[in-house]
Amino acid sequence: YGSTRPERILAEVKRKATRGDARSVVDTIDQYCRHQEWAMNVGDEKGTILDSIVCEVKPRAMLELGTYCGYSAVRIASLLPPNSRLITMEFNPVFAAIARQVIAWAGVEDKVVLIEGPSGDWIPKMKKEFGLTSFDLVFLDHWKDCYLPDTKLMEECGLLRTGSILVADNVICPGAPDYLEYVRGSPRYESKYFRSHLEYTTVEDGIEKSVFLG
Ligand SMILES: O=C(NCCNC(=O)c1cc(-c2ccc(F)cc2)cc(O)c1O)c1cc(O)ncn1
Ligand SMILES: [Mg+2]
Repeated sequence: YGSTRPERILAEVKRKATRGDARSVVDTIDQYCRHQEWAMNVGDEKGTILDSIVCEVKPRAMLELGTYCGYSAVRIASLLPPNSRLITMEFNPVFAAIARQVIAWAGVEDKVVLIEGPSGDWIPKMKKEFGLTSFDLVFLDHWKDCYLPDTKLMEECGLLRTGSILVADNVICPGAPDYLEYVRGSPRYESKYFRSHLEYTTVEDGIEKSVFLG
């Protein structure tokens, strides 16, 4: 039996990263995925753009859709102010099991809540489940054809307030054309594109930052 890519990434983190040191976990994953085997983490280049937005917004309540191995959850959590919480949602139980261990190794488990299941089921329950009013910042990095329906669902469920910010990965590659058209065309959003590259490659990709205007 072979191991899975997420299992190999976790093994590399346990072998090379310093327990409790979020930066070393991030750097270890970037090194491995750049030089050993590619994986769909937001990566170092787009990660720097995400870092700057997290530091600018200083979110008290943040949501990530699409945890994968926990790379961006660790990256984000290491920048969150005290008493802030990142809720990260993963559909795939195999990914979620690995992400929990990566998050624990990085020592950020007290800032991260990982929930498993389909985003469409969870979004309508979040206010009640987590005593939330709204999210200050949402990072969309899950299935690209779910970006738009999940954004509309968050609007309908009152999870976005005036000034809430959506940050979407992969708007060029693999692409989320319907989402882009929506946030760029809607008077309810102020959108900005940050040109970059697909993680660990020279292929064009980018991040779209969209402010909800209410
Ligand atoms: O969310 C789930 N997958 C990850 C979504 N993310 C992506 O698909 C993704 C893909 C790419 C990508 C880019 C170029 C290429 F050639 C191949 C893949 C890059 C990225 O940066 C992503 O974020 C998922 C999985 C599953 O089995 N069940 C429920 N949900
Ligand atoms: Mg991505």
